[in-house]
Amino acid sequence: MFKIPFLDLPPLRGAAGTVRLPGSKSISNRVLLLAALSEGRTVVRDLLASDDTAVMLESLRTLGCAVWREGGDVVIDGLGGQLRAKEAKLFLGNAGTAMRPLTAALSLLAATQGGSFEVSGVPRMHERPIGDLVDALRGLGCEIDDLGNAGYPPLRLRGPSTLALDTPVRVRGDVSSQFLTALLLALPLVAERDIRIEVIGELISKPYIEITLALLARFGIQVRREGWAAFVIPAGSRYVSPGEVFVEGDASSASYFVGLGAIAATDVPIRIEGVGSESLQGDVRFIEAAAAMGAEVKAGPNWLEVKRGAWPLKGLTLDCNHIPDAAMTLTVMALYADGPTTLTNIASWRVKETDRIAAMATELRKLGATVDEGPDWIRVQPLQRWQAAVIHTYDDHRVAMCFSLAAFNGLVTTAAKPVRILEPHCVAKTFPDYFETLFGVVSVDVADVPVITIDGPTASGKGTLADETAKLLGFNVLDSGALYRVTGLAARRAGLDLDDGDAVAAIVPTLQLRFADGQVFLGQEDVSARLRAEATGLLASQVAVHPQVRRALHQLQLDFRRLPGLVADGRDMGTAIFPDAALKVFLTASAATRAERRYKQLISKGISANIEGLRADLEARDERDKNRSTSPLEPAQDAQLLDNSALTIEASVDQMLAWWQQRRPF
Ligand SMILES: Nc1ncnc2c1ncn2[C@@H]1O[C@H](COP(=O)(O)OP(=O)(O)O)[C@@H](O)[C@H]1O
Ligand SMILES: Nc1ccn([C@H]2C[C@H](O)[C@@H](COP(=O)(O)OP(=O)(O)O)O2)c(=O)n1
Repeated sequence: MFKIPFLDLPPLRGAAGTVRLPGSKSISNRVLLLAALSEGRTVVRDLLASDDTAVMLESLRTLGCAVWREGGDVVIDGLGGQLRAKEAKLFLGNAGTAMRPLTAALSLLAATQGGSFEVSGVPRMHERPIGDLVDALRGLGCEIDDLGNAGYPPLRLRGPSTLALDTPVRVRGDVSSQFLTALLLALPLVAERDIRIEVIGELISKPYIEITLALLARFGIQVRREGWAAFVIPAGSRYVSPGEVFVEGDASSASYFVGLGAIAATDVPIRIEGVGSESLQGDVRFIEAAAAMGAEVKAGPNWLEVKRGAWPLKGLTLDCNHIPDAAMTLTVMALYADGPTTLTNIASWRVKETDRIAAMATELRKLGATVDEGPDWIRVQPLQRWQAAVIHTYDDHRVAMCFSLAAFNGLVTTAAKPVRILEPHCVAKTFPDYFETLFGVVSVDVADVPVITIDGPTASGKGTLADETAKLLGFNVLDSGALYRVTGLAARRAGLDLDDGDAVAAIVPTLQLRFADGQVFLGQEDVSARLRAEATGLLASQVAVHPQVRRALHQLQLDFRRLPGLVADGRDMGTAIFPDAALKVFLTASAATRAERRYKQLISKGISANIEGLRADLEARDERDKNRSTSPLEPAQDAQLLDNSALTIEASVDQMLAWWQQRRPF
């Protein structure tokens, strides 16, 4: 996951390949609750690992449910409808799929078994209405206290109290279908007689109710229904664990890759594994909308393949009641269409993680788009004159994921623009590795992938500055010195004459190098510590003088230029390897300062050192690096000079980021 303040997406040019979707959020949280209410053990496979499932799991533990992991599975020993904890405070983040059903289940359990439970969330959760559900539960006889604004969390659910189950439970269906889902999931707890639920108003998001009914059936509860107007939970209903449940891939998450295929898979399709024609989730019908916009879609039982069909895409007008979450993706696809796209019946967008109609309209306009909106609709015009934009994401995973598709603007304009996504970690709600997955199936012009170079003498702080800068930008790191160090080490081990450039260069293609989690492996051996030794630095400096060796390592270094960007440190990053780098920094510090830093660094690692010896070594190394004929150590003409002798690491990083920001079009 990119846990950084912003992620810059360079212009993306194409897409192909296979993605495996994380589990569905809606199914995951329903299954967890049903497993917890059931008798017996349930093994949940392919559960979504995300913020919203984490709060549900934590709540179930707090309520006394035994929950543990076995490999990739989550195992739950259900409560069998019996409360083990009678008092608890549950923090549910921004997870509507946890807040609504837990409110219903705990209200009923408190009423029948006694207890007091507080449910709360993040500030936005306290702005998301729950009054219709609370009213329905109070109508049944549940005791619910508003702890904040009436009709919104936080709430206290307490009991015992007497339930009146002989009259139908009435709930509004036109604000959120989650209220009905919550009642359907919870009322079997108290179904000593038939319980009838009547829906007031037009039920929205009906496919989510289908998921609820299908999962209830998996857990032994056969709800009888009268169309979408009334549902009856039969007397004597009991949750029974099915033993094992597989969670489907998230169909709403599929929409970004369906959109991706429609926009950018011109040759090989994007294959999406985890959802397909047999999916329970209504959002799988997003493929019909995408096809109407021109996508070529093939579907198997649990896979989809999507390619570009019509181009530009075709604008459309669509009632999106059946695909409320996935439909957001259409608003960004609409930018690539031949005419306006109008989405209607989307009032529920206004009470989601954020007011999604307002959010999408505001952010689309930042790209230059013309957007109109009403209480329950949005209209987006195709975009010709794209602007580089900073996209605010409102702590809403879907906003972040949708706008990644704006990075393909180079397919419709000559001057392609990057897109900045603020707080990209908000995708953790449903798809923590969304951007990594996206980067795995898109293509770029390598020249569009931004590079920052940091060159300078030994112990000036290049590695430290490169790592810190890369961490803040989410970029990859190239420690080019490590390549020379490995080469020097391998040449020495092979008994080569280090002055024989041809012989040393010849071993480069045979090196089995692997970089993983900041470690360097040569074959099976972790050589990281060995590489950092001063003696290896001297070997590196010796082999680095040979043009043959430098040529042999050239492509290896270029290969590090991958999405979303690269920070490269060394001696010739800005002059020879990445001459087109957007920011080049030449980092220096006085010899005395550098010797002292290296000394402290070695001592702190328990390696004995002598400061005069270190200074002599580093000055010798500086001499050789500066005076060699190929790619000597020198600042690139367009490099920023930074002498950090008197600067802290933080101050140096701040200076880097300030220079970087000056070079960005935002
Ligand atoms: N600006 C700075 N101020 C103080 N110490 C620094 C600074 N930059 C780096 N250091 C320290 O100096 C040592 C050498 O830095 P390093 O990044 O390994 O240098 P290089 O990669 O240039 O050889 C490290 O222990 C690091 O923490
Ligand atoms: N791009 C590079 C990187 C390193 N080298 C050579 C020259 C250096 O003395 C050695 C070791 O580099 P490295 O960056 O690991 O060394 P320091 O951390 O600065 O001590 O490799 C080079 O010639 N070109």
